[in-house]
Amino acid sequence: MIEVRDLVKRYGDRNAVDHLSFTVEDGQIFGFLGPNGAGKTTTMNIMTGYLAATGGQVLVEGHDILEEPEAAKACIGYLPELPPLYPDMTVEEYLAFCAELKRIPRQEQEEQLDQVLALTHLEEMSARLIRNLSKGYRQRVGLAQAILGFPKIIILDEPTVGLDPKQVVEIRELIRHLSRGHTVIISSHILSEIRAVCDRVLIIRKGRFVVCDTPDELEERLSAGGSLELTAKAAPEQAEPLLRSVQGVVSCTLLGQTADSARFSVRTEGDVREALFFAFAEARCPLVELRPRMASLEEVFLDLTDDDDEVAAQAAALFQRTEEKAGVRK
Ligand SMILES: Nc1ncnc2c1ncn2[C@@H]1O[C@H](COP(=O)(O)OP(=O)(O)OP(=O)(O)O)[C@@H](O)[C@H]1O
Repeated sequence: MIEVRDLVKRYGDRNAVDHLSFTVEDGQIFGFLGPNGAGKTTTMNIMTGYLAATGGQVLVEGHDILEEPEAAKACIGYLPELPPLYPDMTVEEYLAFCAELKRIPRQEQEEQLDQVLALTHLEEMSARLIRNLSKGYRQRVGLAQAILGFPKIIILDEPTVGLDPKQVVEIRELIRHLSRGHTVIISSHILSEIRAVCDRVLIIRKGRFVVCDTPDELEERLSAGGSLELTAKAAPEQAEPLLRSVQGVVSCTLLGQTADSARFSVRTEGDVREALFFAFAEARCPLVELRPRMASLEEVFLDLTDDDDEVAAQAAALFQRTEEKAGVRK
């Protein structure tokens, strides 16, 4: 288990991580999701003891990463965003070197190397120089060193960045396989990536906690907040202020337009269909289509992590209310 408590990392007057708290339970595949610059790498570097925090605490299996770094680090295998590979070593030489660094007992090293090479499907590449490997294979070497020693917790920072679709699928399968005996934490700025493999998702924005739940729960709770799709016989410039004037409309996005109509996706709080009907009728803009729709997790994520503080705050407030209504505990 990893517990992150009130973590802060400040660079100058800027908080890269801003009072972040969360817990990763044993056996989970835990997704750490946020747009570029949200603070994922910084948090992971602190969790793995590569970077000191400005404030807060990280407990790895009960060991404080600052006070008992050796005990804490022994529980973790880490694949950083840019794994420090040595291009002039062969795969096997590099992994043997990592096994030494990890102080794996000599008599266990050979067997572990074989196991790790098999798990990452690197057996045929073991005698190759790392410099001659493709990006996908290099990533596997990075993964192999993270797995060596079979630590309880494996942390992977953007493990599929730069890989082709086939390699992405292979790495995902490997992550699923690993999760059978380990806790896996993966960071990504791509929602579909996280959704495909994770049991639980933490969304962060500007270094702060936004939400944490299962992907299905996130989707369900958000869709309960209400979302509509509507088409009005009006120009977008006329329809948008009308939409925004209706109480309960949280946000709206233009989906498309023709010569005489505009189609919007509208996020709402509560049922606003009647109010919309009358607002558009009074303005003599016929509503030609109005239907509820489920918010996709992608939309939820984009709204919650929008660069505009107001949009993100509105989405978070809506989420909070939905959460209260559903009686969901954090
Ligand atoms: N050494 C540093 N000095 C100053 N600012 C930094 C440093 N490292 C990171 N930052 C800033 O801290 C914030 C968080 O960066 P971080 O790399 O943790 O984000 P991220 O979520 O991992 O983003 P990405 O997906 O792009 O890797 C960013 O605004 C970044 O510019």
